[in-house]
Amino acid sequence: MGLFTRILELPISIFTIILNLDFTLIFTLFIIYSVFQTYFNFYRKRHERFPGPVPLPFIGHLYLFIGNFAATSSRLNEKFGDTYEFSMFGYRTVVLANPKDLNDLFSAKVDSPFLRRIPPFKGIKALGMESDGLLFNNNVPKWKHNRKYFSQSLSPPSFIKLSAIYTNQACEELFGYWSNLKQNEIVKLDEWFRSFTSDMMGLVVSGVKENSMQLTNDKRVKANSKHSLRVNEDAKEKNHEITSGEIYRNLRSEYSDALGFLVFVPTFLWNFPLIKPKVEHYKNVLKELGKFELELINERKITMMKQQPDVNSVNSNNSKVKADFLTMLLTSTDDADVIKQNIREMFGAGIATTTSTLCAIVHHLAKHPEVEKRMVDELFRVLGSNQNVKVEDFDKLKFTEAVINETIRLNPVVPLVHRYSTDTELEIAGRLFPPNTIFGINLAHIQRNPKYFPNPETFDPDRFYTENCAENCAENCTEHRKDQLPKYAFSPFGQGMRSCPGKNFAMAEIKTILANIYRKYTFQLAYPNKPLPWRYTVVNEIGTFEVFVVPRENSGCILPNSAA
Ligand code: HEM
Repeated sequence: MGLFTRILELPISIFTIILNLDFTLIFTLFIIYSVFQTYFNFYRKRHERFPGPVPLPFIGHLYLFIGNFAATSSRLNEKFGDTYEFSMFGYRTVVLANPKDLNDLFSAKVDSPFLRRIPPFKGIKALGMESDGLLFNNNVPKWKHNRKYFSQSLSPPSFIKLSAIYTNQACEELFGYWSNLKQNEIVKLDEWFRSFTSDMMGLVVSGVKENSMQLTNDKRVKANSKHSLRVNEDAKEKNHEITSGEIYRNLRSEYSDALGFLVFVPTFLWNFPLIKPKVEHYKNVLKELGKFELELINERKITMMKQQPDVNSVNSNNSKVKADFLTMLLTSTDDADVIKQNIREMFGAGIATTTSTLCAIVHHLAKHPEVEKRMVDELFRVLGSNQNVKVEDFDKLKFTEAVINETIRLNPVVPLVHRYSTDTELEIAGRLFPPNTIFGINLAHIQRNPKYFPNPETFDPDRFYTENCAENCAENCTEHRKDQLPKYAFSPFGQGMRSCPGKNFAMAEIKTILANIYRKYTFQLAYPNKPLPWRYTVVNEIGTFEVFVVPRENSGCILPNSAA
């Protein structure tokens, strides 16, 4: 099957690269391929021991794009039922959408056969991710080792406190820039939130100041300035000395591009004329990034040797070593490879997910002012007008939490999660599967299933809000729906051993940002009829999201000068 599948996948792969995710085209290709479905029935014969629905034809490298598109719009599981099949990179891939079938896949047992996510594709090997870090690590003992350090480093109270402080500080910086927004200026909120999270993660992970917000602001000022002033801005840009934080950010951003490129472009194309230079470039990026990270680790080791880290120190101006993620990792291991990959993944997994979720929340709240009012009332009630958000406040912001949950129900940034096993005779959903089958779990579809979420397309945070419920409230109380949900019906962070280790951190961070921002500002959609610009990639990511940033009246705080 290998060569034949590869040949069939080739034109689609090339189209994907050239047209860079043109979804109309991808969908058309998908339909054309579906026409060939009968022709490819031979595939089923090859798996007679494992009968199942006729697999969809060889979508190959496009699977993730189409899969995510389908998952988000819930179409394929609607059409094909709770289970349908693909071939992905030549691997049999089954997509499931019934929570009842997920017990084994989402098992929390340390010896579960489903501790791997996807097979060791060559692109992942080239990035050194197949036996390092977490996301794509297939070496189970090494993954367990890394995961322990990753989770341990995120949990100490001093780290959580420090993250809240850095998030509050980043909000202050953001408000400084926003105080100069012009009235009726259209603001690309996705860019602001991306640079905000990047700066904030830079500090939280390794104390490196990245200046992303500063650069976003410079770009905005330049775009808004008259021609004569733009010359000054150009000169300023030319003379700007690039900081190490900026170099680090650029390398990381190229690393994410490398991830997309090397994983999705089949290895046999890597030596083709137009592709080879790009592959070489990305390999170089990997080397440079590794060097940078090693320097960062060594510098910190030296500082820690001179000065014992004060893991209780949360004062970011304090001269002692900060309790950031790097310090936390170094206090538990000195394996540089483990540390390097863990900090890479903290950035890789933490920026796009949070940015996209924040934009989706703003979108829903702008469309539902009554919900926004309830959330803002709660923020003022719990926090007052000026108070910074503290760790102790997180649990009190129940309605805000319900708003976040309802948003990630409707717009999960990871709509499909995967499990893969090399074991034989796997029984899932009452059927036997061969080893090396990939199982996709269609979270997006499950989370829009009317069986579990009545009127699933409606944005209704009350599904997750239990605060007003009396202790013995009626059985049909809509506010206890979350507790009544079947196991795994709501899993935006995945479940089991391989679920998201950043869940608590992400929730705390998003709450802190919402609490700071919504007490000072409200947002109006620049184009209210436009749907949320959701880009369908490995994870769903927000595209250009334009809004008006409106200072909130009666916020009790000093309002920014909107006319400046
Ligand atoms: C709204 C924010 C986020 C969402 C919705 C989200 C969701 C997810 C999901 C669905 C998975 C796959 C889980 C599975 O396969 O069962 C995952 C994995 C992961 N996430 Fe998150 N995530 C978010 C933020 C973060 C943050 C902030 C971090 C870092 C602190 C992070 C780090 C990771 C890592 C390292 C993995 C791989 C875990 C492993 O393979 O062992 N995530 N995330």
